[in-house]
Amino acid sequence: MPEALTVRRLSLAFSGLRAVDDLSFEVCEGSVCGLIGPNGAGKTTILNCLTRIATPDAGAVSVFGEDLLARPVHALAGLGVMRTFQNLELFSELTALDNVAMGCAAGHRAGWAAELLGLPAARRAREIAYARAEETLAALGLQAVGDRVVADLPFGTQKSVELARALVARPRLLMMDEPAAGMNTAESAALGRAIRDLARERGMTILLVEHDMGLVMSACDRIVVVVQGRRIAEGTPQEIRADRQVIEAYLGQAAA
Ligand SMILES: Nc1ncnc2c1ncn2[C@@H]1O[C@H](COP(=O)(O)OP(=O)(O)OP(=O)(O)O)[C@@H](O)[C@H]1O
Repeated sequence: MPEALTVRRLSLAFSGLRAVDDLSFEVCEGSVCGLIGPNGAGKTTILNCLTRIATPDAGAVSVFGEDLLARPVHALAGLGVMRTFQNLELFSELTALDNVAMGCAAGHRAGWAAELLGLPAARRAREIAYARAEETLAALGLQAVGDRVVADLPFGTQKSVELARALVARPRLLMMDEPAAGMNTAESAALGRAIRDLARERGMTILLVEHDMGLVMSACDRIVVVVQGRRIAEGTPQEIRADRQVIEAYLGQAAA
């Protein structure tokens, strides 16, 4: 499979602290890649570099053959790149359906002027956005919560709504930052199945940052392990589970 994401010699320091240190890895199209490591290893900073929230000091990133760092932040959606956040970035006073519909690119296509004037094109775009939002919620088993205000939902369900909002834009590359945090075992297992299905059935490429090792080991095709911003191992879940350095640096404590 061709590479969906290629990271080459990426580095970023915060006042001397090397949060990302000469990091290279690649993710094949249609696969699920886990990015794991202890607290403070640099995982979120890596995602921030890959989504243009942070600017690396050095290195190159290409997404589907395009030089990502040469693109403005607002061009990421056009490249098919979406991200979910460790701390929820939902509008908590709006319903789940409203939040998901907002993630739909089709909803913005009519433009703000048409929206303000209530033109038919804007109404049509809105209808498409809401129909897709309903479909996406249903695909994640969330149809029952569409009309609920997000603030009233359990945290694990809010995380799934955030995933739905990313999926409604139909990304080709989805980066997820700790999607299972706050989920119970059943929710996390369902999330693992959903992630696998997205890759297998829709050909989506997924980069998964997660501490839930059950989810990582069951959902990922390959795993990259970072410690202090550096890659210490890369391989299949079986290889990573058996890697002495990974066990010493991370899995020992993750399993504890
Ligand atoms: N904006 C910032 N300014 C200064 N230091 C930062 C900043 N963001 C992150 N760091 C530091 O960079 C290092 C990597 O942090 P990061 O949040 O990327 O780790 P992480 O692997 O995502 O951790 P966790 O698993 O706890 O979420 C940490 O030492 C952190 O304190």
